[in-house]
Amino acid sequence: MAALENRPFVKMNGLGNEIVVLDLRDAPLAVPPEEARALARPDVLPFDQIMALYPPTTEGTSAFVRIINSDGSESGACGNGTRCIALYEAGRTGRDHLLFESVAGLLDCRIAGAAITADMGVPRFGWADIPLAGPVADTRAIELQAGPAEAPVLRAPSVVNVGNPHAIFWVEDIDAVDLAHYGPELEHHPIFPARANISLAQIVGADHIRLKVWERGVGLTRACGSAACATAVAAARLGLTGRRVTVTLPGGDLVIDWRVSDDHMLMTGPAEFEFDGQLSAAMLAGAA
Ligand SMILES: N[C@H](CCC[C@H](N)C(=O)O)C(=O)O
Repeated sequence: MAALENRPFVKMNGLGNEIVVLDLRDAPLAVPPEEARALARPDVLPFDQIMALYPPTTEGTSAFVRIINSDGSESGACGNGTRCIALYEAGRTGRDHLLFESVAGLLDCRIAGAAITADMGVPRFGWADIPLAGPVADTRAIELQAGPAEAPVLRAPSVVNVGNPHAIFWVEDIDAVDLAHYGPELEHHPIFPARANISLAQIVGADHIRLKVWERGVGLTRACGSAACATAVAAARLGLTGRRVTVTLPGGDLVIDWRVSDDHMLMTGPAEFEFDGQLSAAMLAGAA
């Protein structure tokens, strides 16, 4: 019998980033990667991330969350999924201020009407924090390129870790580059020993960025909250924008505020319930 058989699930999304919430607090068990991959099949329960909730280990927090990509790998951060679990837990408890733990630290979430704000913590810029394969003095622009060697299409990305690794390539027009083409080789480039989420970013103005993301362990998604945070701080570090920006993704807008007082990244955007149900043997069958 599949480990997850008969477990209830809630399908949600954050700006079209497809999220499955598995509340495992009553009877915790690890999500087998092969069962995650089986569920993610297009005709079963396609998702970008599973947000699996476990019993809290710190007083005052609602749950310890583990984040699983559709390829079964684990991530330290998921901005859109964090807003989803905040809305889920608010629905259960009636509270509008929720705290979660994750491998990357504490996630403080506040709900104000349709706007959910998650404190995504402090970004890290050291080469070993990203991580990169070797020392790099300035992570605002690293030596990496894609496309023909003599005429690279993408070059000199900024890199940052916001609980997960991100590389951001600055381009004139995000629609003029085929991210699905370059995403896989960049995600798996040996310079990124833990792989990386790959973004194309277009500066629209000092307070506005357009963004497309090739997610590690997933592929192209409608939105990626952690990439929006990573891009906002990388743009501010380069002086391309201020510290508060609207990030427009294919699925919609997020507002990122890189707070001056403590360098925390506050991400504000919506989340949505879609439907719920129970995982069946058939959904988990053929797991490989
Ligand atoms: N969708 C997520 C990002 C998942 C990150 C994951 N693809 C990884 O780092 O492995 C977000 O909204 O932040």
